Amino acid sequence: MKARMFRTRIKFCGFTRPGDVRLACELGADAIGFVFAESSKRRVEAEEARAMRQALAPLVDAVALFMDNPAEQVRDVVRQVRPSLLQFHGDETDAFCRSFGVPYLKAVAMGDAPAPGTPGAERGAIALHARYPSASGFLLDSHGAGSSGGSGRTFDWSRIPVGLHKPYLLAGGLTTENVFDAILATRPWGVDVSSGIEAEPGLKDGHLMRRFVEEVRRADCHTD
Ligand SMILES: O=C(O)c1ccccc1N[C@@H]1O[C@H](COP(=O)(O)O)[C@@H](O)[C@H]1O
Repeated sequence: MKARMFRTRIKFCGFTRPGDVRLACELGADAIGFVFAESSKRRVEAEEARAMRQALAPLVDAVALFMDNPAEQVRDVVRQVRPSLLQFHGDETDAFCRSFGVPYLKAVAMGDAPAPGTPGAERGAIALHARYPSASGFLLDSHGAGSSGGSGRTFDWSRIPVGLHKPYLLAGGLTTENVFDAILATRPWGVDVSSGIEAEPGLKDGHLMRRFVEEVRRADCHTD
């Protein structure tokens, strides 16, 4: 009969406009994501992200998202944007991810069932901890290994690895309609959303951001 003892953290991802960043902070986002993955419709240049970073309120994290970007690009973003967290969606190794001296989240592709022996197949808790010992946590997203995220699709939450002892963020197709149920079903450390708070790719909708935060808070206050 108890409500949760902590609040679910909220990461809003894929910003392209400083005004949206300012509003997201006012509404209660804990982290704001900037996408540097080559294939993304929300991709921004380091200079644009740097301007948006200046719109961040205190105590809100700036997260830089990559997918198999060259090390030189990651270094350039770290130098110009000063993110507090990195997020890697590709086949990056632990050594690569930690080499920038910034804490990182490793995204895990939960969208398909890869062949045994491929990197995506190693999704069990023990394998993930062994493969990414330096990760601050994991981000479980709906894309398949090798494909881009931010698709607005959910994945089968029953496939979340049992026994993860690092914090994890639930991502993939979360919306104002399903985030309440998603939190009660999976009890994540945090939730991450892009498409579900957008009018179109990269353009955030203030009403949807507000409703999303309200739904997360409603889940946190829910008693079983
Ligand atoms: O947002 C993108 O364009 C993107 C590109 C490449 C890898 C990851 C990407 N986004 C991440 O996916 C989650 C979930 O997105 P959605 O809510 O399903 O649209 C998003 O929050 C980013 O972390």
